[in-house]
Amino acid sequence: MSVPHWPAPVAHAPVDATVALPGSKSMTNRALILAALAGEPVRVVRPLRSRDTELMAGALRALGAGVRDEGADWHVTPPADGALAGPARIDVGLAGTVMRFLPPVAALATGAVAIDGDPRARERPMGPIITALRTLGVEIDDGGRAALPFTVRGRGAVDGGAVTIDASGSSQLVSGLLLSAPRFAKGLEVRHEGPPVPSAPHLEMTVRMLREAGAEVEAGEDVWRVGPGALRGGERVIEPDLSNAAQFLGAALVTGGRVTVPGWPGDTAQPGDALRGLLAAMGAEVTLGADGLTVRGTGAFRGIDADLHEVGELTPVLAALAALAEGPSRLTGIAHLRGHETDRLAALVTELNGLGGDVRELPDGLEIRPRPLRGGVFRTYDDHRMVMAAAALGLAVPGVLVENPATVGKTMPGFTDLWTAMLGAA
Ligand SMILES: O=C(O)C1=C[C@@H](OP(=O)(O)O)[C@@H](O)[C@H](O)C1
Ligand SMILES: C=C(OP(=O)(O)O)C(=O)O
Repeated sequence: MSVPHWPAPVAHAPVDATVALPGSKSMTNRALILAALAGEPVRVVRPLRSRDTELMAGALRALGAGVRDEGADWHVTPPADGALAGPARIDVGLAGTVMRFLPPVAALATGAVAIDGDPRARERPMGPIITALRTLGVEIDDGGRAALPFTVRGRGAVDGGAVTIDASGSSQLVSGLLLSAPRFAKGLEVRHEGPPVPSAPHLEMTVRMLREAGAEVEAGEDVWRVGPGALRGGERVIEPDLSNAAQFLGAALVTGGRVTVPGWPGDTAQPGDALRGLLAAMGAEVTLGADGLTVRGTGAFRGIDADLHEVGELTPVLAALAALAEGPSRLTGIAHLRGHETDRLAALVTELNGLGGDVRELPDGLEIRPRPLRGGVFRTYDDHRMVMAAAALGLAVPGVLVENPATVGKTMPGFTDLWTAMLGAA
């Protein structure tokens, strides 16, 4: 059955809104893994409820952890004596966090754990984590593909030790190994060798959340060490998803209005925090105060030259904003986005140019020259952030029809309602 396109609403006046955002995908899925591996129950406070996090909860339940609703929170009970067990079939959907964080957990379980996902999941980089787990003595049947689908045949324990991997394709390859490492008998040293690892804040998030759960972690230049030891229970409070704030805050810039996101943390490892500097560079007035982060349009709307290597997931929305700005932009350091939910560089070039834009793909990014855009269908390639990017464009371009808007449910099922409510407040 074909789903109708979503006509992205035009802003007929400057937005003036306060938008409370759901929890961070990256923090929720880390908290769930660390809780399932802990020695005591954990309450995950204000988790994100979305496709990616429900898939993670389902995967951990399939291995014997209890994950149950307690109001808006999740109460996680690790299996008795930490004894995770298959056999199980795990669906990772298109979630990078599930496909990279779950296999090391499966290695700690007993029995065959078959892991697969959406067709595109089979194309996302997985080889380095499969090789690393094998180096640590874990048996994996991947039919020689070095990709999904594969089966992990865990023995209930992993010795641990040292591995070297090339994580230039995704920081999640390192995070996945580190998150399970406290349960490895000897802990783990992970060393990266290769072109630079992207998404440094996400690695910092992994280190911080491991420490918060009681793990001993040392982080150096391209080397991380996690000591063996029990992870503790208690409460893990999830921050609002700051990357998912991009299009809402961007709306203030596009319309010359004001948007406040309450609960913006003063000290965070989320890459979305970089929006403060990036939107200011594009001309917004940005203030962080007790009521949250407020972005105001000032009338200036400049293009930017930005290296987004550390904050790649902000690219689709920033590219949409750049297409509406007064001057050209260069977004670089993001070659690895070709391995995301879709090839994001190709998708952005195709869809922005399809509306009359002038976007050129660079070896490691995008060059965007603003031009008057026209309405038309904006394809989203099963990529939640393409829906968010299209919504930002639609503020200023009448007739943007967003294909398969439900795909935004990967990280934000309530997106179109929140978006409409923000505009309704204008
Ligand atoms: O660890 C995480 O939670 C994430 C790391 C990043 O992945 P890459 O390093 O593959 O870009 C980011 O893009 C993704 O949305 C979430
Ligand atoms: C790259 C992203 O997701 P994933 O966790 O699937 O890698 C993203 O959310 O932009």
